[in-house]
Amino acid sequence: MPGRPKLILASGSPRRLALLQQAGIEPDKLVPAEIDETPVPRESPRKLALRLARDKASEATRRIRDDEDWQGAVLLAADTVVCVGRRILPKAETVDEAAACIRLLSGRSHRVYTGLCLVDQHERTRARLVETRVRFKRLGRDEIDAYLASGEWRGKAGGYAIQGIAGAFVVSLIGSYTNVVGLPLTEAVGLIAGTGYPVTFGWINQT
Ligand SMILES: Cc1cn([C@H]2C[C@H](O)[C@@H](COP(=O)(O)OP(=O)(O)OP(=O)(O)O)O2)c(=O)[nH]c1=O
Repeated sequence: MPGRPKLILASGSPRRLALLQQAGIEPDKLVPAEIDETPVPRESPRKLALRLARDKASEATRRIRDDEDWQGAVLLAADTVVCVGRRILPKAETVDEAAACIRLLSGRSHRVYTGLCLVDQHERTRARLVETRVRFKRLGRDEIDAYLASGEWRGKAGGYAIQGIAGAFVVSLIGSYTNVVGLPLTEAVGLIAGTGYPVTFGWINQT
């Protein structure tokens, strides 16, 4: 469409890209941000998710600012944090981390926060925080072992992916499902639409 702003997704997450595409929005460019995601001492999960979304947005903007792709573009970044109370669960990279997460989540409620940060054509930023409450059934040892063997937890906040096998662990969910997968679509599409980007354009003739 002529004249529409370009959309840059500051993410290397295939889930975030797939969610945007599901909503009929095709980013023009992917610029994954590389930042330190370590929480600062006593940082709350909400503050962490928002801070990391802002950090990802500013790091990606800094890298792309001198490219011609940045002219008239808008950029979106996100960060997802899973927590039990104030305890922040890691993005599981080892089976031991994933095992600790899954054992903790078994039979309990937890919260998932995604921070969103949008940088518009004038380099103004807008941020949102979205919360979802998820309850897991109590998991047996065999289920936990089989889940760990599946490897689906790798690179996922809280050591699980609701869009896979772990969807069968969820007894209840209050709030946005897409938030748990990594990009709350209502809020992300709203932020993008607020820049003048024609979000409904991609809906025409979608099957
Ligand atoms: C809880 C949960 C998380 N996740 C994923 C979403 C995110 O990709 C990841 C959380 O890590 P993030 O640091 O939010 O994102 P990322 O490093 O994967 O990608 P990028 O920073 O480049 O955008 O966990 C799921 O896919 N399903 C789930 O159910």
